[in-house]
Amino acid sequence: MDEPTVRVLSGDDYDEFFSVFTGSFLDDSREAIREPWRAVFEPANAHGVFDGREMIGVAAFFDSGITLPGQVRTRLAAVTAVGVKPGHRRRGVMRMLMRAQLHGMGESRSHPVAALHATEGSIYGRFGYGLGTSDVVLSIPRRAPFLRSVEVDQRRVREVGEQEALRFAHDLYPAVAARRTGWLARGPSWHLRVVDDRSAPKEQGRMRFAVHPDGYAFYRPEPRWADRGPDYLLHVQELVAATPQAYAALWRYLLDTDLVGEVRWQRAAPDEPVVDMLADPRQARRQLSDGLWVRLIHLDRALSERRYRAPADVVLEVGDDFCEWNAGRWRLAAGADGTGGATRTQAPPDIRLGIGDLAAAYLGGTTLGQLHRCGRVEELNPGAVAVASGALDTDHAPHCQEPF
Ligand SMILES: CC(=O)SCCNC(=O)CCNC(=O)[C@H](O)C(C)(C)COP(=O)(O)OP(=O)(O)OC[C@H]1O[C@@H](n2cnc3c(N)ncnc32)[C@H](O)[C@@H]1OP(=O)(O)O
Repeated sequence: MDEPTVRVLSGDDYDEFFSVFTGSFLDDSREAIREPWRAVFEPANAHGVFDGREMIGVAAFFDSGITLPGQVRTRLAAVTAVGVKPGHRRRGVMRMLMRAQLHGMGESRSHPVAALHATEGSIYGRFGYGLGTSDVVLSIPRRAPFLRSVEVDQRRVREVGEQEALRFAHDLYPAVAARRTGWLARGPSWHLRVVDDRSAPKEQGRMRFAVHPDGYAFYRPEPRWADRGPDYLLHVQELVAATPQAYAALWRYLLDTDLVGEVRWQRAAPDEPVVDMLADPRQARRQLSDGLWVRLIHLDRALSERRYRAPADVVLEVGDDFCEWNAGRWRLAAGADGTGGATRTQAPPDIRLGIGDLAAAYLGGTTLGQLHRCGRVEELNPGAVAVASGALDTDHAPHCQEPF
């Protein structure tokens, strides 16, 4: 066999790209999204690896934005559709794709940051990704009461059709997303990822759209019957609220829906406020899992784009084998006004860490202190980790509820 080759794709490659992608996931239901995705395919952001003329591996990203600590936004490469045909695996095809993709972004300086949702937690660390946010599978039983002190906006929650819901979400989402670290900017294809039913699990009904004047919830019911009566599972897909009172109203609406036994949100935030609204917080079951994996493409650019919670002046010695332009010593300096960034230095290092560890701390979801305690981050100057950790910390858990 000749050595495989890698190249950027063109529009004509779409069908083969899609077949390799869905084939690698062993998920035939995705065939249903072949046509809608054709219109939003960005070939210039997709790579394929070829064995002769046969496409054997793919990786893509779409151009997006993400809210960073300090309520600022940066450009994000939202990486998706990474797959290698069964039969061609463990021969370095994905490594070729990751190199082409990350080095392409590095050379063009197009995106300071990339992020993805991983199928398996052990894949992406070797490419310099760090676990930047966590998701929680949150389950709350029907009618679970709130504390009396919780203010619920009494204006009505209405069920509306998809088109009205999409228009409403389109108007409301940006202002809320701008305040929430980890939330994505939305381009024209967002509804395909968030509300398209075509590849939803068969046991779930179609998407429903509940709208309040200051928020909305998209959900799917799963009919279930138990000995004592209805015990439906209500799956939340997305919940967005501009005020705490609207948030409470939407949760009350979901929890009080007739026939429902349990409301479950597969991708809730680790610090979801509804848990603290409950009269008995033990009623909420929470299972933690990994959320966004984050990659700093150019660490100096990425670090200058976010804001900092406390002043800092520390020298980091960063290891990065995969995007070697990031490797070396950087002075991370942040001022009392929250601005900051990293510049090259020859000064002795205070902290030694890998690029993936810095990426994990970038959105504030993982602290450098945590990574120090487990032995991944080395403190060369006593107290330096606490200073850097305090600067990178955020006041709410970063989170991304959007699938991509
Ligand atoms: C954002 C997303 O789309 S996430 C989706 C990822 N895709 C999938 O899970 C679909 C099913 N799986 C696949 O298509 C393939 O197995 C892939 C894409 C995960 C890996 O492709 P391969 O070509 O086999 O990977 P490749 O041979 O380049 O391996 C690169 C490294 O990753 C490691 N690796 C590859 N797959 C896995 C895995 N599933 N779990 C753990 N490590 C893995 C390899 O051991 C290798 O490690 P090394 O460099 O330290 O020796």
